[in-house]
Amino acid sequence: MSVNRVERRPRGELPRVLVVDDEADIRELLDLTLLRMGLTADCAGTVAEAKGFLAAERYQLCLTDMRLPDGEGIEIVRLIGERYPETPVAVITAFGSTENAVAALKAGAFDYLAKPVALEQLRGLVKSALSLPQSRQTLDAAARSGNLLGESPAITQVRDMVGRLARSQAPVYVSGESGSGKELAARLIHRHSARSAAPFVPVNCGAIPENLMESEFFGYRKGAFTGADSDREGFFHAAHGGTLFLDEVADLPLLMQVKLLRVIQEKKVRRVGATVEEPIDVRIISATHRNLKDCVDKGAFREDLYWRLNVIELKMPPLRERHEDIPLLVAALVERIGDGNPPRVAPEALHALSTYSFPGNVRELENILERASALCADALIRPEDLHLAPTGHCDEAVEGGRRGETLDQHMDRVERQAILEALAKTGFNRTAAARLLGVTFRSLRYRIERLGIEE
Ligand SMILES: Nc1ncnc2c1ncn2[C@@H]1O[C@H](COP(=O)(O)OP(=O)(O)OP(=O)(O)O)[C@@H](O)[C@H]1O
Repeated sequence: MSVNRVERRPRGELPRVLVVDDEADIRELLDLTLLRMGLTADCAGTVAEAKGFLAAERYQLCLTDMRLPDGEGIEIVRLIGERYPETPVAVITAFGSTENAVAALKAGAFDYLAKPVALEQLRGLVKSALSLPQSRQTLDAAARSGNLLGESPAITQVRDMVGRLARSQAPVYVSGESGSGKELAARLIHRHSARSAAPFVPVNCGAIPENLMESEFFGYRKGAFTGADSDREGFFHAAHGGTLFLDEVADLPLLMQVKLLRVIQEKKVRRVGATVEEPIDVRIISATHRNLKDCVDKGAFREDLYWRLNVIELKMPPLRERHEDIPLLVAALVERIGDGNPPRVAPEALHALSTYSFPGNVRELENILERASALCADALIRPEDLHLAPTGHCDEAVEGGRRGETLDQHMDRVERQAILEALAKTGFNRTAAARLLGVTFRSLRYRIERLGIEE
């Protein structure tokens, strides 16, 4: 097969795919497979030819090899990202070249295929790419309706990134403080991705007892252990075709991290008690409020798994860095809480919220408003209804320092602030706050009493 423009077939409204590969037999294989799927393909053998096709046509998908005679496939990925962002592009990488695949995903590739190309995988990839919504414009509106609210530059950037990530199959690591919207962002990525018809399965990795982890994640066969009286599917099976959201991923024990890495690499799962592995197609989005890189440095998280999960990082900004969004969030949350009959918010209360540091982020704002709505008089939320932790104000937090107090007073103030922040973060749940602070429940209770903290 020659690789010039003459090769283009006449086509009606068939979806078009641009194939870029310098090997004639691979071009032919791809061309034929796409034709059988009811698609039409243009084939290019070089970066220059691909550029020519792209300038002349709109494509529903581009499949490109990574090594081309006059350049790298990644150039095409970048060019498409800049000039033709509606076209998903997938790269074909040499066998075992994970780094290339990761580089392409980071540069904006939708997905990758490893050589030798497995036709089943190719068909799956093509179907996913063609089921993507054609316009990215729709996502911003959709993200707003999905409640990722805010007009600040920081949250606008997050929405934009969510839009781009929804058009990719890359693993995403969502970082950010507790309550900053990590799960909300992960749900949005899934909802606007080619996987949206399949389930989004959220898993709190910190909440599963260690001895049950393997069977919960991978399922088990009847008779695998006492009590296994029938076959059961795990989280991976439940998320097949969809997205598995690994929340608090830093809490996974090391042994489980090894098993997870294997599943991600092999794209296969073996149930507990089974002899064969089953192929599994799952996109992984992970998150933790901790600094995952720190966990790697301390040896608590495997570096190889870290790089597998953190192909692209989405950073959720803390609420205190986007104070301008508070009025909008307050209005939307009060409306939701009030369910048709929302209380009003006094300007002084809004001012108090606008200068508060929100250690528990949007979740804390929700809790504060829910409590205030229930307790306020005359359906008007006043500053005293908010019960803001007094030391949680920004100016005070920034000021820090000793201010002429004795060492004991200083220590008490620091302790008090840490406790108040932990209580606020956990919606005043003492057990959870104690866990967050790394002290026992009894120790926390004693400190609360000693410092005269009122909840
Ligand atoms: N930008 C936002 N607009 C509206 N609501 C938001 C926004 N961000 C977060 N929320 C709301 O705040 C709450 C906490 O969000 P979410 O559970 O996504 O946070 P998280 O970062 O995953 O928390 P954690 O670290 O504790 O798991 C949810 O009820 C969510 O709907």
